[in-house]
This record gives sequence, C-alpha cells and structure tokens, in this order.
Amino acid sequence: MPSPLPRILVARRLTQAATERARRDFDAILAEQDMTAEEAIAAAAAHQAEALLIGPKVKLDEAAIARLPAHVKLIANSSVGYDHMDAEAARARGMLVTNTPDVLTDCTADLAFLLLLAACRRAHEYEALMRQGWRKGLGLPDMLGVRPSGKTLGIVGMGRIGRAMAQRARGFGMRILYHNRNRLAPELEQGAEYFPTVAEMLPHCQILSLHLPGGARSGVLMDRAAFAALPKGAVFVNTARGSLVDEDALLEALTSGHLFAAGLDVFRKEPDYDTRFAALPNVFLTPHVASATLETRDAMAMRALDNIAAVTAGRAPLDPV
Ligand SMILES: NC(=O)c1ccc[n+]([C@@H]2O[C@H](COP(=O)([O-])OP(=O)(O)OC[C@H]3O[C@@H](n4cnc5c(N)ncnc54)[C@H](O)[C@@H]3O)[C@@H](O)[C@H]2O)c1
Ligand SMILES: O=C(O)[C@H](O)[C@H](O)COP(=O)(O)O
Repeated sequence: MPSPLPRILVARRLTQAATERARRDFDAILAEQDMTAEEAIAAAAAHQAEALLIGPKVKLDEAAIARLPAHVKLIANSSVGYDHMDAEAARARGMLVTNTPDVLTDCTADLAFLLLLAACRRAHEYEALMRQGWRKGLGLPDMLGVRPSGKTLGIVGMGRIGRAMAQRARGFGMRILYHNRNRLAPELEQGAEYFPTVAEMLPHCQILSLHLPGGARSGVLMDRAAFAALPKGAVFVNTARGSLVDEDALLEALTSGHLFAAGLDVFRKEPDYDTRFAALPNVFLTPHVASATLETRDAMAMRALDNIAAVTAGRAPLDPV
C-alpha cells in the first residue's frame, strides 16, 4: 500500500537526528552521498517527490530547474546561501524555495573570526613548525604576526552574519566599518561606521571580512583594484562565497606582500579549489565548513524539514526566499 506520508527527496546527507525525523515524518528517499543535480532530478522524478531537500552541492541552474518534474512544489535548501540555484526560474515554474537563516549565524561568524585570528597570528605556520621541531624557526623575525586587537575591521554585508562578526570584533576592541546595500538603523549599527561604497571603505580596512551573498547579483567585488585599495599589510577574510573574489588578484596581492595574510573558507571552484593558495604560507584554509558543527548542521537540517513539513501540509513556508 502506498505511504500516506508526503514524498520527499533528501539529496544530501543529513545528521543522524534529522535522518531519523525524515524517515519518521515523510516517505523519503535519503541520499547516502550528496547527489549531483542530475541524480537529484532523476530521483525526484522516480519517487514523485513533492519536495527536495538540497545543499549547495546540488547546482540547479535554469536548465536544471526546467528539467525538474512538475510535481516538485518546494526546493528546501539546507543552507542560507542559495546562489547555487536559480530561485527566479523555480518561482517562474511555481516552485517555492526556502533556506535556513539564523540557525548558522553564530557558527559562521565564529569560523570567520577563527580565520581572522589565525591569519593575523600565523596559527597554521606555528602549528606546522611545532610538528617539524620547535627549534627550527621560533625567534626568527619573519615569524612575527599582526596584532588583531584594536585594528580597524571592514565588513561588507552587514546582515545576520556580518553583525555577529561585528559583535565578536567589539570584544577585541576593534573599530568597525561597514558597507551594506542599505544603511542599518542605529540600534543595529552599534557604533559601526557606514560607508556608502566599498571603494571608499577599503583604504581604511586593516582587516576586511566579506559577509554578503555570492552569485551573479553580487558579481566580483574583490578585483585587482579593490585589493590594491586595501592598506599594505591588510588581512583578508572570506567566509561568504568564492565568486566574490578574483582569485588571481588575491594570489598576486598575497605573493607580493601587499596583503599580510588571508583566511579563506570559500573558493570559486569547490572542492577543486585553486591549489596555488595551498603553496602560500600566509593563507589559512578551511574547506567551506563555517556551519559545520553538529549542533548547527542539526538545526539547519531540522529547519529545512520544518519548511518541507509546512509546505507539504498546505501551510506557508517558514523561510521563503
Ligand atoms: N562559509 C559558509 O559555510 C557559509 C555559511 C553561512 C553563510 N555563508 C554565506 O554568508 C552569506 C550571508 O549570510 P547572512 O545570513 O548574513 O545573510 P543576510 O541576508 O542576513 O546578510 C547579507 C547582507 O548583505 C547585504 N548585501 C547583499 N548584497 C549586497 C551587495 N551587493 N553589496 C553590499 N551588501 C549587500 C544585504 O543587504 C544583507 O544585509 C550567505 O549568503 C552565504 O553566501 C557562508
Ligand atoms: O550558505 C550556507 O549556508 C553555507 O554555505 C552552507 O552552510 C554550506 O553547507 P555545505 O557546503 O556543507 O552544503
């Protein structure tokens, strides 16, 4: 007998608790490995799924959205960013799109701050040195870092994560500058200084951290001119999206010594990122893991399932995008 539960496709691996809920509350096909877009489209059709749960690895461009079967009512992203899919094309086909804001804000800001501190304080170089043998390098003048406390931090994208980053920076006595599409209300600014353009802000940023969405709408924010506009010795942090950065320009700025260091969680190509970054000592690298704690991944998956439960029960989604 067919199950009375809503049919869904979970195209990415979920945490244990979310997997159990998906099995209990839905007639769910659960991916054992993260699916590609083509695999997700085929599985959704075969299972007659009403809803898809995807992550950023399922790239649904306009052509892929056009191939999704019409019985798909909802594409629920288990991520806050949705630049991996064409939300306009989905809407044009009458499909709802949701994301998972808020639940990953703190973890993402924590990792951005970790990258900031590690890049300034050469954490990875010291750690590698300890494993090779302490005596080899400590005390050399070229092993000195940059003091993060009291520095001027520029934030582009003062939304949920940008503001959580600012909150952390205040604890380190930093002066905070920001550029956002719209200026924030004073109670949200909390003393952060607004710049109407990124170009005007860059020359003042000893540290720059990106927190705006990626994709076509944002374009390439950090090109050669933008890196050149940062003061010499600046530190660059990106947990937003690799598409915001001209990586050749960033590599040049790091190699020439114009930038002191960078901390990067996101890349133009993932997972096949430009390995020239790995050859540079002044880059601290993480593999797109800003939200990757058990608590946060649980919360993201549960939120995506909450959105699916609402829509398949005929209610409005919690997090429409
Ligand atoms: N590395 C990771 O694992 C990870 C995890 C979570 C989020 N992210 C990225 O962080 C981004 C921000 O997430 P959020 O929850 O803070 O989103 P948000 O919507 O709360 O904040 C984004 C802010 O950027 C501003 N903005 C948008 N376009 C802009 C532009 N062109 N110029 C200036 N400002 C612009 C918006 O006005 C908004 O205030 C996500 O879109 C995602 O790409 C990455
Ligand atoms: O935008 C987001 O929410 C993040 O990029 C997302 O959390 C990353 O998730 P993953 O790459 O593990 O699918």
